[in-house]
Amino acid sequence: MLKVTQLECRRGDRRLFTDLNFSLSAGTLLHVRGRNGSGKTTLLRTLCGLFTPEHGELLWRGESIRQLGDDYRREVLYFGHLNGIKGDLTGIENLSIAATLAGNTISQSSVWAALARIGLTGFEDLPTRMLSQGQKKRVALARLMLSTAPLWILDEPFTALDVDAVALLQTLISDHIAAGGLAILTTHQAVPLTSGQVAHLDLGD
Ligand SMILES: Nc1ncnc2c1ncn2[C@@H]1O[C@H](COP(=O)(O)OP(=O)(O)OP(=O)(O)O)[C@@H](O)[C@H]1O
Repeated sequence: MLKVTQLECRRGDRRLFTDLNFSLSAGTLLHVRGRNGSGKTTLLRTLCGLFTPEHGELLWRGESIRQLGDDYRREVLYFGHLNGIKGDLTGIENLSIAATLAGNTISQSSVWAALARIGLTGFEDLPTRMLSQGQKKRVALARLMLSTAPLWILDEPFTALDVDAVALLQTLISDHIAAGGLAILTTHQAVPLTSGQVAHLDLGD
């Protein structure tokens, strides 16, 4: 589904990686590993089409992601360091808007149910700036339950989560992979999956 060939990325004068090649089929989790500054976030942003590589080709279902443009972006759920949630909006509003922007039609009841499953019952109507760091992250993670995107790109999704939330996120990722989805993630924690294939990519030396 996703094929990367001869990928090279630079930041300023630094070449982060070069001649990176891999392909991922449906039902696979790719765990990108590497020390701080090795280029993991840069790679993930490149795979989303948010950062332009120096060299290389990125194919989604055999077509260039650049040419696919919005058709590709609709297939991707990106979870970056900043969580992508707006502090002035409630959890309900954040999730509803994120779904609309992704082109999904979702019911209000499914949004409430997602927040309940992620452990935020009673916090649905508060502006998210009033939530703790872990609770904000939970709001952002509830997007995974409402998304139909086949490709999840998750940058350090486990950070700031407590044990229960980590377990729930592992379940969500496992279910996504088992259903034939793809996930690419960075984490410094072990990521046991109950189903599907796990591949590893090591950046840096
Ligand atoms: N906007 C930027 N402008 C210039 N250099 C940048 C920029 N963003 C990142 N870099 C540099 O690119 C390198 C790789 O950064 P990146 O965030 O991709 O690493 P990472 O592997 O995700 O690190 P970490 O594990 O600390 O999150 C770093 O040396 C960083 O200083």
